[in-house]
Amino acid sequence: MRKRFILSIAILTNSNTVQSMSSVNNHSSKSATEERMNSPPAQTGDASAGEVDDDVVGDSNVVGGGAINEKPRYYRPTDNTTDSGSGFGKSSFDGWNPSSNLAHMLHALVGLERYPNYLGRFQYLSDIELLENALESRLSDVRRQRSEIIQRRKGIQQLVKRYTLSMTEFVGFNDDSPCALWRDHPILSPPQTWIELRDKKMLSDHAFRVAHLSTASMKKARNAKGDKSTKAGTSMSMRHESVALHPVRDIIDGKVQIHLRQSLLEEFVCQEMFDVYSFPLLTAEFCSLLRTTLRDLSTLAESDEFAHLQLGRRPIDLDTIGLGWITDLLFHMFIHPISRHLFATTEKLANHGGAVDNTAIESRILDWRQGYVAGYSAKPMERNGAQRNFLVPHTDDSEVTLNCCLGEESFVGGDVEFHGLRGTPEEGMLVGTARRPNVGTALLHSGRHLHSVSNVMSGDRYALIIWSRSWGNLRSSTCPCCWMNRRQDTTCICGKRWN
Ligand SMILES: O=C(O)CCC(=O)C(=O)O
Ligand SMILES: [Fe+2]
Repeated sequence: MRKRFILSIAILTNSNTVQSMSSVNNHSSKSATEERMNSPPAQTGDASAGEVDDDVVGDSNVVGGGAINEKPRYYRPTDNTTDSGSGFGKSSFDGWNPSSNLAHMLHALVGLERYPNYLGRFQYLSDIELLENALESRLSDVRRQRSEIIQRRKGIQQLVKRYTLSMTEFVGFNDDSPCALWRDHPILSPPQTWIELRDKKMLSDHAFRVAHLSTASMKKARNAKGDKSTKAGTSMSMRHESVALHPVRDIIDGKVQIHLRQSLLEEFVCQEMFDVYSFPLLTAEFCSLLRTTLRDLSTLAESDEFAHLQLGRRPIDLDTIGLGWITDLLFHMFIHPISRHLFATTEKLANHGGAVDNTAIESRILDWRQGYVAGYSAKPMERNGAQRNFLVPHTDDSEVTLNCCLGEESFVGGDVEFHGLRGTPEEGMLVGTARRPNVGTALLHSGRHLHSVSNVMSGDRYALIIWSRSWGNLRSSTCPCCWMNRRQDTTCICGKRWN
């Protein structure tokens, strides 16, 4: 039975008591009452686990070997006998080596920020030179990646242009900007209005209704008031009302914020297990179109002209192929407004350490997004657009991740397994499994909830993944280490008291 949940309860759950397996298909999740017994997540001040890069995992014939970002990764709790760091005492007389030791580099950056004559304390000029070399090497990484990205994006745009021109259903375009690539496509062009969005049959009926009703009701309220709002009464209500007056294009562009109605959300979102929610987001037709398009692009990318781009050999980034509007729409319409409620406490997506207050609601808590499609197959080397057959346990570089099943209909395996939130006692333990959801159903979870994808045994599996971050809030007052371990104290070196 599908389980509804009460938003105010959902944000107070704790993984301590949710150890059972859960399935998206049969919705055998814990009841709201069981969840209510739980206390807030553990606050942690102590890192007890980490990701290390030195173990090659999986089949090395597969791009990435099951690893994320083509980088082998293996999650294991730290044990005292293993040196998971690198370089301490390796090259410098006094043990200082910022090139190979990330902690040294971070100390140096903080030192330079905090002390006027930080380097004056160093005994050896050669140690300062080591720092210079380390920083220069990072800078050259940045420059190299930047110019590679420029080249790659240009190449991919050429490829997409070739693809769209080859299609008969819609005519071409005149300018070269990424979003113009799909301008005349009946479905993959960005919608301007609610009617266009509805006619594309992109969102599930339920998702469209939740978003549209939320905004339409605001418009109605505005008309009923005869538009007599005074300046003093602004903030919340004015902002609410203004949303409905704007076309979908303004929402995609982030010019207005959507505030989903809580009563509609409670029917829409289902809690699958601790910290993992699901809702019917996209239609099967849209998923199929996206899948087929990406596979066609990957096939074209195998031709000699485009092979160097390796498109489809890595998860395909929607911005790069000119479909970033899909990411924007889902981010502004669903991820941001839903996350404000669900992750206010566990992910510190509210100000003042947890409570959802009005200030937090009004501020843009998540302000960055990246959307891509990951492809899996039992035989990834033989399938265009499939990169792997499984994915190792990892956390995402995101506050909140959306994972929407794009199908196909018939793959076997490929469950998403959750292994606990970082910084809680459950970290590293299997806390639940989201079995193959319906095509178009999205999971929403904390990026720092360890997760993996089990082996795809047969068929092809595609997932639309959107990572979202909070640069303006969470990440501006938390160092990467506190962030990674979800320490929710105010004494982090990047916190306000130090600035
Ligand atoms: O394919 C999936 O379901 C998960 C992918 C994922 O976790 C990731 O790309 O970070
Ligand atoms: Fe992930």
